[in-house]
Amino acid sequence: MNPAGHPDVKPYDALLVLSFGGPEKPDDVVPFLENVTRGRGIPRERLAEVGEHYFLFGGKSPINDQNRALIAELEKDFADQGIDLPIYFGNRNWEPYLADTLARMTADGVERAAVFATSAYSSWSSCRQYRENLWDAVEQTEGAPRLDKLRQYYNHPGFLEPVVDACLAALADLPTNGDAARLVFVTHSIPTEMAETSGSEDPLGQPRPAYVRQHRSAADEVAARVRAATGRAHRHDLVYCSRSGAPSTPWLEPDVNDHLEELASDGVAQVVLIPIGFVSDHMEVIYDLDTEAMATAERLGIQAVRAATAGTDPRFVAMVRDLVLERAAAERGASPERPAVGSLPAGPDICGAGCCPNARNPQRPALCGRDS
Ligand SMILES: CC1=C(CCC(=O)O)c2cc3nc(cc4[nH]c(cc5[nH]c(cc1n2)c(C)c5CCC(=O)O)c(CCC(=O)O)c4C)C(CCC(=O)O)=C3C
Ligand SMILES: [Fe+2]
Repeated sequence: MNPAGHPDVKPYDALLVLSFGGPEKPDDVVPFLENVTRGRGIPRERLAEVGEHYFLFGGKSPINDQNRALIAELEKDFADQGIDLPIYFGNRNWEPYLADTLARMTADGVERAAVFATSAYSSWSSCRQYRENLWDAVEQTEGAPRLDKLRQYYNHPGFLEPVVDACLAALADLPTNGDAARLVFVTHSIPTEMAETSGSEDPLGQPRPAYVRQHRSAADEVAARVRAATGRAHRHDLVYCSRSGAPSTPWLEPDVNDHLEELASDGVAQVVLIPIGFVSDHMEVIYDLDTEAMATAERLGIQAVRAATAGTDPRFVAMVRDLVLERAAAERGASPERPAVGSLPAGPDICGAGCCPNARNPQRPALCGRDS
């Protein structure tokens, strides 16, 4: 508490919400895809295909609106809690671009900001790439504020509790309350090499291979809580969506569609799809799951329901606030509680040395690491 009796956010004077970004209209789609895949060696056919996913939804991703909605809820929450902290929004791949936002924060006199990224897990794609972009933005902004990226939150109760309730709601939408349903947890596939090198060998970092380990911990915890609530032991699996890259490069498998085939041949008739790797219903969720995987399930005669993502659930909003307060306390030299559920402890505030390396450009600097 500060002298006014409000939660103490010192040393921070702003919060930056950092996200992926997405196109807002059809003309944005191609330049957005170029931003995302620059230098990444993604085959042209894959890009054309992903472009079609966006055009199917009018050339607009819902991700920016979802982030603006989260920020609006956070602003209300901060006001209710007496927290006086402006919130800024910056994206890696689309407007508002991170660099422009950082320039605005600098002009507004922000000196030190906490950074909440809308990506909960460790890997180059889901963490270090964000940190590289933070480095670049700070490099090109004279007098930029100091930025502290908040810890990974895949095992924070504020992220997982909404997912548990979403699973229970999805089960209730199935005939016979989904008593025979398989819980299919889905996340973004990444190249197996990226998965194996996620995390670091630094004892103060996240142990390797962090990406799959963290997802398993989250999925197991949600499944255990669903079991406690229903009194039924649903079997559960962790599978992948949105595979990209060259066909010759191995990526994490099984793909959700192949897995549904497998389940159908085993006689599974009910499935709950749980997008455990994502925090809002963006394109991977509304296309890869709601459109493609749902069509696969229907063709196979499987009754499938998709569980909601954390989105703007009040517990998720409160989690962001708690992560800011936790980190602020730690930066003031206190030892705050670090809530974490499941088999893994709360992650470190600062990424381990050599964490989640960039395979194509190992020397590329990144902010907010022990080796930064
Ligand atoms: C781990 C992970 C997350 C989760 C963590 C996080 O949230 O960050 C994520 C999220 C997202 N990915 C998104 C979109 C895209 N990702 C692509 C490509 C890729 N993603 C990768 C990984 C991830 N991606 C990888 C290894 C590639 C291959 C290229 C490379 O090696 O870098 C491509 C290019 C086309 C293609 O290759 O499929 C697009 C368009 C959107 C926006 C959605 C919207 O618009 O609503 C979001 C939230
Ligand atoms: Fe992606």
